[in-house]
Amino acid sequence: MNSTSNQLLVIFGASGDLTARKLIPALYHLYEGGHFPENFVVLGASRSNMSDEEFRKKVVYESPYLKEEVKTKDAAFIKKFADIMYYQDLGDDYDSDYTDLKNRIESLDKECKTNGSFMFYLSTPPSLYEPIAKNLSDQGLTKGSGNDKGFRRIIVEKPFGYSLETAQELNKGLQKYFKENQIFRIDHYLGKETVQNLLVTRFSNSIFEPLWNRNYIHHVEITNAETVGVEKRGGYYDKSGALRDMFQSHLLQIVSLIVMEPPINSNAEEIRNEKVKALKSLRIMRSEEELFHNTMRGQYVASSINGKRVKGYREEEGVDPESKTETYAAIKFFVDNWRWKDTPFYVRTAKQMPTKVTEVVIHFKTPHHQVFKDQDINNKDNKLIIRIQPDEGILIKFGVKVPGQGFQVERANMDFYYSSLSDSNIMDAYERLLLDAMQGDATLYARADEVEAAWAFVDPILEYWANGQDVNTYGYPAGTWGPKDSDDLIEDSNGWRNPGEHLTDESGFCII
Ligand SMILES: NC(=O)C1=CN([C@@H]2O[C@H](COP(=O)(O)OP(=O)(O)OC[C@H]3O[C@@H](n4cnc5c(N)ncnc54)[C@H](OP(=O)(O)O)[C@@H]3O)[C@@H](O)[C@H]2O)C=CC1
Ligand SMILES: O=C1O[C@H](COP(=O)(O)O)[C@@H](O)[C@H](O)[C@H]1O
Repeated sequence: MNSTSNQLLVIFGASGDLTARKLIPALYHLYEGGHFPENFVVLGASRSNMSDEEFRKKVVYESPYLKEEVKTKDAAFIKKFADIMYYQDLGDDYDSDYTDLKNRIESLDKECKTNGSFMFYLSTPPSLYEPIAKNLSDQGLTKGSGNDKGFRRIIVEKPFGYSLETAQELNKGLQKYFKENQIFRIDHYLGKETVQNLLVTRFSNSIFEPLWNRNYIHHVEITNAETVGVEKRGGYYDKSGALRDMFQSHLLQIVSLIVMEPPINSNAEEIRNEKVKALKSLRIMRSEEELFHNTMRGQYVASSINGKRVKGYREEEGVDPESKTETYAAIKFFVDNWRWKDTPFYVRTAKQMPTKVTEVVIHFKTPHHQVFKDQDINNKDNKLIIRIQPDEGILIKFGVKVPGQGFQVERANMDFYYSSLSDSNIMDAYERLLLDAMQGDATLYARADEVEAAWAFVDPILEYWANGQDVNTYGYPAGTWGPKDSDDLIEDSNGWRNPGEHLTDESGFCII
């Protein structure tokens, strides 16, 4: 296990939602699990005016996200955690003089013996990433000694860019002030235990890898479904949409782990080299015809679930009432390499679906000679289903004989649940990622070229959806499995695998 050296974590945007909802609870759980080094300090920084005590109150004592912990744990234990939190007001904007911040960092470093090791977490609007990096550099805060005593690292939140061009600009902007090995680009899906398990399932077993190619796999299907709508993030989401928000980042990361070749070893660079190669081998769709046949976007419309009216996307706060932004995106694509040639990949992501689920389904080819004639033709292929969330686990579907005369074949399940492991305490993604960054391990962070390769694939789809001819946005009632026509995209007689029930009786067909 890696060790965590003494350090000071500066969180920019410390008055915001992500800090309170994800970062501080993740830090609390690391503290509770005994993962902090001897000396560890958190310095929150943003424009809001707060004292250290007010910051502690906001993110610990009165935080709705640590309510249970504060209520049930020993008060001295909570105080010890809260006491590592400090706060620095940045003045009117993030572009002003950082001398006060620098002085505060240096005095805390001295007082708390954090060895000149600083990690900067940028939990602000993305437009501030580069200005903050520049200001840190102007104050001489970006160059440490490079080793455990005196490192400098920067973590940046998503979204990383809005297109290939903006992602490239952002990479260049950050790399002016930090070396690539100091930059940690968060993709919280990589922090999920079951996403990491894709690597272990593939590369620690000899039973899957020989079959993991075009000769045995018919197609690959990935679903990411959420039951929530855009909640309070309508303003951000309407400019982003499902393709930028989920597909470009989280889903293409999952794709890269399915597609990649075995790395030489489990070092960050070796794994990331293979992931980049995988992303670069996705066939970029360029013609309108390809884009028309292989992509589909949809938007949830008002419906009624259990007698309760659910808002349509265009009624959400911050959303343009005539918005065409997709809350559903489904893409079919191919991977141009030796392993995957002509094997279709189908990936979809959506909000306001009947159930929350993220899963990868590997559909194996049917046996080339049918010995048992009365095998149900719709259900004869083997499937490997990797459940990323919830009910994390792996399910294999295979044929067994129905007891009795003849050879009737039925599908049986071999089902593994993570929760059945004796030590099944799954770390939250932010917890895992923060701990890795604290230890300088970038394996689960996206590298510059990875992010750019993902944007290169997505850009033409975005361009087509924005300006192409005959591009429809299909409506689907909130609480259903997406536009009715979405099954036409997938060449499986059963359509998409919908692991749950439709919640409404409403039809999913309309063009909006
Ligand atoms: N919240 C979430 O669930 C997720 C968030 N993210 C990303 O994390 C980052 C932070 O998100 P989140 O905490 O939700 O955002 P918030 O708007 O809640 O917080 C951002 C913080 O940045 C500061 N800020 C500085 N300048 C501005 C500005 N011009 N406009 C708005 N805020 C400003 C604000 O603090 P002050 O005014 O005090 O300076 C605010 O507290 C974003 O990049 C977001 O995309 C990613 C995934 C999920
Ligand atoms: O990054 C994001 O992820 C969440 C979904 O995350 P999950 O861990 O709950 O699957 C999504 O709701 C949000 O729109 C997106 O920005």
